[in-house]
Amino acid sequence: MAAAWSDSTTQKQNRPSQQLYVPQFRSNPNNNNIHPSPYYNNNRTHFPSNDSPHYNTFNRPTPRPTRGRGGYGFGHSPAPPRHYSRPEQQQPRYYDPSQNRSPFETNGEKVENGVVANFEAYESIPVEATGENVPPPVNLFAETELHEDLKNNIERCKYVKPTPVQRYAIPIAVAGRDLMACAQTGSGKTAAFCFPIISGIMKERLASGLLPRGGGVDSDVAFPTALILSPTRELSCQIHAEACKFAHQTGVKIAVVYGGAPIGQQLRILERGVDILVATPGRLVDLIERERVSLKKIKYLALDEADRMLDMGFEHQIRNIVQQMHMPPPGDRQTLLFSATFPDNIQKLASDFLSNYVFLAVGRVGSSTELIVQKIESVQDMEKRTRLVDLLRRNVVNGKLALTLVFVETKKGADALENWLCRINFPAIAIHGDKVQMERERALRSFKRGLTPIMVATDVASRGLDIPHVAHVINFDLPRDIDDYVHRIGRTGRAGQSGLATAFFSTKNMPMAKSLVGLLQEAKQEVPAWLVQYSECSAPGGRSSVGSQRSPWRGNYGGRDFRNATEPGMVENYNSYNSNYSNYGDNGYHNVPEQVQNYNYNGTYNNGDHAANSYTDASLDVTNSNNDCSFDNTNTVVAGGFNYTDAGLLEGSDGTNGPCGYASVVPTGWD
Ligand SMILES: Nc1ncnc2c1ncn2[C@@H]1O[C@H](COP(=O)(O)OP(=O)(O)OP(=O)(O)O)[C@@H](O)[C@H]1O
Repeated sequence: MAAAWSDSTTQKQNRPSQQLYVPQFRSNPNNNNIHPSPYYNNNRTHFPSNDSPHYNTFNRPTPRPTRGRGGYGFGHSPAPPRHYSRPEQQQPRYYDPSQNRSPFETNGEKVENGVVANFEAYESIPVEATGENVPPPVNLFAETELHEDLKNNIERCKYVKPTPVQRYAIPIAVAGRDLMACAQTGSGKTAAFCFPIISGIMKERLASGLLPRGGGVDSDVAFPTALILSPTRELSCQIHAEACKFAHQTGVKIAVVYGGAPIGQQLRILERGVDILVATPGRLVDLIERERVSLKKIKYLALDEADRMLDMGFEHQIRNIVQQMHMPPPGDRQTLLFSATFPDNIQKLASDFLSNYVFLAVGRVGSSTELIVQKIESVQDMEKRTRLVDLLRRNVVNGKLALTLVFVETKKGADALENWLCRINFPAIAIHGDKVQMERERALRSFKRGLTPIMVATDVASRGLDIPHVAHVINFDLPRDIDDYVHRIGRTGRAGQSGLATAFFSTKNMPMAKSLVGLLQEAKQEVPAWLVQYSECSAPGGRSSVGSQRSPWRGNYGGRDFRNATEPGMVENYNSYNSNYSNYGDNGYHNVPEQVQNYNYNGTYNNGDHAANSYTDASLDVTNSNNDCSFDNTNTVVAGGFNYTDAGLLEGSDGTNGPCGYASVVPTGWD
């Protein structure tokens, strides 16, 4: 007989506990809110000291001549010897229902490693819920009208209390209302949209007298009742795993489809029927075009990372899916939009998809959690690597390295940094949109398990990923968008745990200075005096959920429903946001030619991850194949007034051309 979840959890708790590492920044004995740490086996590696013969920043290794697709074992030249085990032999962590395991067997790390979600930390955050007749919040899951079987599963997940976003969002969604919800990273948004959908499907089935065995399918076409869209493959897999856990033994069938994975396998799963389809947009469009999925019976639509899904890279495709592919219109379906950031212009766009919706903001829209200690270091570009090593060395205690996520701007940069770190014996692995899906998953798995405790990533890993124990996020290259910064640092300090985020700030990040200062002040972080000085003399930049100028925002409180923009005191901000945004349309660098020159000089800044950004400077090298077009689901870059399509990316990573010649089905970093 299969063990009950609670049993398996108990067994895991009885295992000998692992030695915990306390990062230096959290080693205050009075701090009860400490990250348990990643575990790096001292027997398997050593970390270089300054004296180490391996460590010489002036003697850089030649990067491996792969274009990112090779990864370990596939490159044209042998990878340098590594002193740590590789992830090849590891089992997938994602819950795969076909393997018929208890979900807790794959998602038990939180309990196993002693992490207890500490959502009390979010209790004091002010909440704003606006709209007509907003249903009141609940304090306990028991008070919700969720289906009883689902409540049992919630208990098995050891979710004792709803998080603030869940307290408000669940009653609103259960009442059938459309919702646009904004809450800080790591605060439990996934469950907030999954619970009402799963419960709704269970209740409808009960009411219609159908067997609790779900899955709409008719002559090879799947008719899901719910569609959950997310921007990346990894995030879709994660949402799928979570949803499967919540829907365990309820009869609700959940499937995930995403680019870069063999479509045949996904088709076979769809043939068995599906109630909730989790998808990335590109693969979904492909399946709809092949007439293997129909959206005619959709009753629930959820967009996770909704602002990303509706920004310049995805909007066209999402509109196509939601408005042109037979999905019932707003009012006939329920729409739930969630993110930690929600710029006003995106709220406006999103309102097209909603009907009489409630706007919910837990904390201010786009704010970062105070649980993350944020440090900004002034660096010259040339010294970034040395400074990185200093930070990494500080993350090592008793030979164990804390899980560290290092964000860089480009795919080429990610490969180069991974390669270099490995050469100096820091166990690193890169993840970016040029890697084939298998490599991406392997990298993530290896990182999650602490086998490779440093992951070098582009923005492909910046949103939504819930990786337990990430102790330190390092912005080796700062993003150009403050909202991206918020999401990146949000990979640590999750579920009420503390975390550390360090950013390297060089002169080319000047446009971010103002937004950063505002964000740091709001999150009660130390603000370096030099950064304040920069912010005072820098041009506004760094698009954000409240506009590019963070400093004058409205204190520590206030989500912002753009519909209320005519409120006294809000008009000014709102207008100023719009004008700043139009600057951002030119990537915010329109007025700072020296920034552009810098990028050209360094040869590292191309179209970056924001492939759909409009660059007024046509001299930027948008054809450079090293760019991570991660955000560009259509692979179309607008540069210097003409459209550029990266033909090299039109081929699927499995070697097949996208069906029907649709660029939109091409797997990219975000799909
Ligand atoms: N009520 C709860 N009790 C305990 N743990 C919870 C609860 N709700 C969610 N969690 C856990 O909190 C963690 C963060 O949740 P989740 O990934 O949904 O955050 P998020 O708000 O979607 O973050 P992001 O903005 O980065 O996408 C997960 O590990 C999840 O299992």
